[in-house]
Amino acid sequence: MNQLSDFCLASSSPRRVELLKSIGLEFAQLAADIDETPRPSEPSEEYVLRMAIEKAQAVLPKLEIKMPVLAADTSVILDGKILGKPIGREDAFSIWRGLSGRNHQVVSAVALTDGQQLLSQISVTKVRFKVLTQAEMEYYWNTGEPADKAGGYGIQGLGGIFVEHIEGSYSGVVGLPLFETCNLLKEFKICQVG
Ligand SMILES: Cc1cn([C@H]2C[C@H](O)[C@@H](COP(=O)(O)OP(=O)(O)OP(=O)(O)O)O2)c(=O)[nH]c1=O
Repeated sequence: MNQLSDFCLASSSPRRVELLKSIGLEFAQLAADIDETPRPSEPSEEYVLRMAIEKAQAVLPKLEIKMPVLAADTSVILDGKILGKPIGREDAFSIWRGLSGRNHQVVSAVALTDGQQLLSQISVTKVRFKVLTQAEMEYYWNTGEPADKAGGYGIQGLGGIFVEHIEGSYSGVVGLPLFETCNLLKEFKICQVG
């Protein structure tokens, strides 16, 4: 644990680490291990927000050196249904058949807490996919890229060629909406930009 860090990122996601580093922030990192099962009929935005908050709250008591904890969660939402990471090949293909040629939403939430104050924000981005062919799905699955990503794709990688259009936050789709994240960090006087 870095004593000079201003905050801790409660995440195992290399994408979140890269995005935070890209805006020049230094931070410690400790992954959160929580139950990510949605509650019955839980609205998608409530679920994503709850996940981000629970990740931050789970890591806070585990820190040897006390500092604020930042966490995030990202889900792909199609027709109100929460799509997480594919559990295998068949699941990925079924997700992609649903996304093919249509709009879906990517909901990302960020939460920041020091145990006394808890701040959170949500980012919703509309994404339109091209019509996917069976050959594209086969090829994409075999790259290994889809496995650990919500909705089974990475806009920042090969999955980007399936994306016709987005309306919202690119960083939010990748997993950490930078505008909202910086807003929270500014409240804690951590992000001094702007
Ligand atoms: C839609 C999309 C998701 N993703 C990734 C971001 C997240 O890492 C992942 C969604 O899963 P999350 O459960 O939000 O995060 P995680 O398990 O990867 O990491 P942690 O909980 O430890 O912070 O999907 C992309 O990388 N690109 C994309 O285009």
